[in-house]
Amino acid sequence: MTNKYMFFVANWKMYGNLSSLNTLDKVIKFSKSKEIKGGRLIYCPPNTLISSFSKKFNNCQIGIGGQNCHESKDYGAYTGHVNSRMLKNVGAHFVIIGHSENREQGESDKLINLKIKSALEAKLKVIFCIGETLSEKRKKKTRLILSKQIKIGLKNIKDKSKIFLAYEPVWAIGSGLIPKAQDLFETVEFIKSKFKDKLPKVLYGGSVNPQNITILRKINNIDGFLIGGASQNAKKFIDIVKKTYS
Ligand SMILES: O=C(CO)COP(=O)(O)O
Repeated sequence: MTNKYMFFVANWKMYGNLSSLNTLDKVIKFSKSKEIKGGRLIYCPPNTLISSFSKKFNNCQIGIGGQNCHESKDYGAYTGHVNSRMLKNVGAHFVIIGHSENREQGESDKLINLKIKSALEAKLKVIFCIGETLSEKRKKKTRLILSKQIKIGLKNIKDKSKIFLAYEPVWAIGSGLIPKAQDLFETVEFIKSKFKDKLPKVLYGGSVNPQNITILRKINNIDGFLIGGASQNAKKFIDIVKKTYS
């Protein structure tokens, strides 16, 4: 049994609408109970819901984040985009940057670096996603890819204390697959070894669910989970937290 302080980040991706707010009552109740132990919950809904989530979570310890942001810290003529200041303004304290679903749309390590810098300037905490594809894994390039993503993504960022790493192997996202426990432990060690001064928090993401959490929770260098599909279901999300601590 652990009482470790762990982060449980719900990434709702492009799901949810105003009626989803009702599903949060259970989670709010849970967040105020003793059952939450050392768990810290953070919701990253689509931008359209950040403000409503923020109001709903007014009286509880649940954090809120965006799922991406534009790299410009200034306002500007960027149709369809939202910057980190705007996220902060509607109640976000976190932002996910570098998710593979955005990297697949052409987001480069360099662009991710600019986004992280602008988010830190806006005083948001960053959940910085890294991870290899299946073909990179097969070619045994995982470490090479992670090193490159970390090196370029965090270039010229001195204070990394507000950055969480989220290791999300692309092949594990939405596939029902998770890495072998030993491999995952070693990869998380490898990621932490890239940081000299203070070790970052490293979350794992990719098909986390109430079943496989009983395996994942035993990997003791992981500091939390970034949860997609299962996080949209309040019962499953709560179950994941409870089982982490059981
Ligand atoms: O991409 C993810 C979280 O950012 C993981 O998604 P799933 O949990 O649906 O595999």
